[in-house]
Amino acid sequence: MTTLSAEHLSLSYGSTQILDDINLVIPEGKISVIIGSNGCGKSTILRSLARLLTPQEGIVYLDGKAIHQQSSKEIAKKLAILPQGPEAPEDITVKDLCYYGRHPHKGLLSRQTLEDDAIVNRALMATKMTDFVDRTLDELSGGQRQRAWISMALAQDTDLLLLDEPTTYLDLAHQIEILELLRNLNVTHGRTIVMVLHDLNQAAQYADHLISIVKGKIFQEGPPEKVFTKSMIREAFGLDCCIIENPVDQTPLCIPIGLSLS
Ligand SMILES: Nc1ncnc2c1ncn2[C@@H]1O[C@H](COP(=O)(O)OP(=O)(O)OP(=O)(O)O)[C@@H](O)[C@H]1O
Repeated sequence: MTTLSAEHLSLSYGSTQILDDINLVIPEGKISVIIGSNGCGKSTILRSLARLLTPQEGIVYLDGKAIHQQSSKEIAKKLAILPQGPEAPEDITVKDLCYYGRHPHKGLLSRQTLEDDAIVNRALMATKMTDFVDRTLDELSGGQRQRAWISMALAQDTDLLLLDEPTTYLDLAHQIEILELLRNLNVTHGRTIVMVLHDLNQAAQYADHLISIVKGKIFQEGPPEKVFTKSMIREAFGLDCCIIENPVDQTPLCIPIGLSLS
């Protein structure tokens, strides 16, 4: 199991403070979901946890060791991240993109092994992308492209999976499919998952640990039953709502009433 935590992360762009003393311990083997309003710093936290960004202050620890003291390859064997709007050459095929996920596990001159093939196939099957392996990214719909990127992250075969809005571009059925896939990876394979989600009810349904961000600070964190409250949603989103029990799985369900006036 790979551990991930952050101590006293602060990050500013110019004079604008984006992260303000973030302290986090990601629960091992659980699904953590980061929620908060647009621009509150969710992606910045996720990118900092994966060392795609270096905060001016504070330290991220991956497996107990400062992440900035680890090589990119060392990090990529333990942690995969799907950032928002990932980029790759448009003419790369789905299959090549997926094999790219195997790179951290390979030596400079080593070839693809049967194990690589099996892991890539498993990733493509999990995301239902097997029919698209020879298509290039620019020949895919937004949702298919998103699933291709998720396949690549899965092919990296890491204990930790960080995903920034993985359900973007997906219709509701495909959103549920991806969330169920991630839950399955978590439950069956013990993967630790940290994701940013905009759909609050999906966040409450899929999170073991919910992290609510307000203006670059952790406002509240804990199990959804504790954190997912009217007052948290008013504070974090400026939204008045009712919270009822989801009749399907008894998780808290937010029914928006309107923008909060206070
Ligand atoms: N490179 C940059 N230079 C200056 N400001 C930036 C830069 N990147 C992000 N920001 C600002 O930092 C703040 C936090 O951005 P971030 O992407 O972390 O927010 P977010 O909570 O993920 O938002 P969203 O829900 O809209 O995706 C925003 O105000 C954004 O404009």
